[in-house]
Amino acid sequence: PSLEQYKKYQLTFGPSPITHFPNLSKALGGKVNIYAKREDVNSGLAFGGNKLRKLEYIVPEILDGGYDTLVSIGGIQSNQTRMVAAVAAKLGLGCHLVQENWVPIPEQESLNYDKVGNIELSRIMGADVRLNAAGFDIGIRDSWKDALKALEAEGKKPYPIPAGCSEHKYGGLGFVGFVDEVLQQEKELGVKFDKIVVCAVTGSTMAGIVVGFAKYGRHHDVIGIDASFTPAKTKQQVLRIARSTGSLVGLDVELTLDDIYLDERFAHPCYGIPNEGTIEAIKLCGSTEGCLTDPVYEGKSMQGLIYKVRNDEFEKGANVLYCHLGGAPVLSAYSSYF
Ligand SMILES: Cc1ncc(COP(=O)(O)O)c(CNC2(C(=O)O)CC2)c1O
Repeated sequence: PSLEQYKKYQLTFGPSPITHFPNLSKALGGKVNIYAKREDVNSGLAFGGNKLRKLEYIVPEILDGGYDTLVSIGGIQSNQTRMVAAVAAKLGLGCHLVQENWVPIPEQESLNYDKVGNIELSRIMGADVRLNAAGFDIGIRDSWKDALKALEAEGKKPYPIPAGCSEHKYGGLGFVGFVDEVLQQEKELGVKFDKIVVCAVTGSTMAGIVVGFAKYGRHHDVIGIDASFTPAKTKQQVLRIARSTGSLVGLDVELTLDDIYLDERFAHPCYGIPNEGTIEAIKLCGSTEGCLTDPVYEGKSMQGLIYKVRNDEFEKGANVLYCHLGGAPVLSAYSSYF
């Protein structure tokens, strides 16, 4: 089996660009060369992001199966649900979003947090947005299962898309293809990336990247930065998805937990709340490269990248590829931090 045998529905512009970050590299002492693969600008659908790349391998089953309503789940400011809303709009399907209380909303954000950013965009795109009091967990949720049952009771044919698309059987395929693009772009750029830095929460982004690089024996160069603050669960989920994705594409490498490197140092104080280093990282990347990252996900992986460079955790002169997975639309829900 190989990736090519799976049907794909184009939601992105095609290969996402890799941009060089010379100013950020210089600001960090010129010790490494930082590049970024830009899933944050990978599509014209609602500001893009990593979930669209995953959904490209999920949409064919939705269309072939005659489903009429997409059902997904996330926190109040989820990027996942925003991208599912955009895909539903584009495909002319209904959309029912369960948005749970995954983040302890800061007092100074409480008036705005469920009105701006991603949830505002989902409402504009016509999704039926349902707030739910349940707290954070990357696993399968009762609220989501109840929504599916209710829609079936109404005679709808709902299609379930789990958090981050990650527990979906095809959830890892998109990022196997991501690696094929990187290998092609290495040839075009004349650069070989020594390390790849990627944020992980529900895990299928990192899982797909590990599988893609494992085909070339380079999976130990993949560094996950945990943003879930439940790293043991995320690490297990990355491994489980990597193994199942590997079997879908005929990977002949037996992956173990030792093959999943997940850095737990930057997720504090909890999922969805930035720490001081996160805010500094967002400002440094923004002010040196005009590139925006967010306090929930990419700001923490950018923080991890910056910390590792400053502490000489990369070889001198290394080419480091930062995976920018999107997320900037959430910034308006965190204005008090800036
Ligand atoms: C911008 C951004 N960057 C990284 C990630 C982490 O990706 P994984 O969930 O595949 O590990 C998300 C996910 N977001 C979730 C969401 O509900 O938006 C699935 C958690 C993300 O949105």
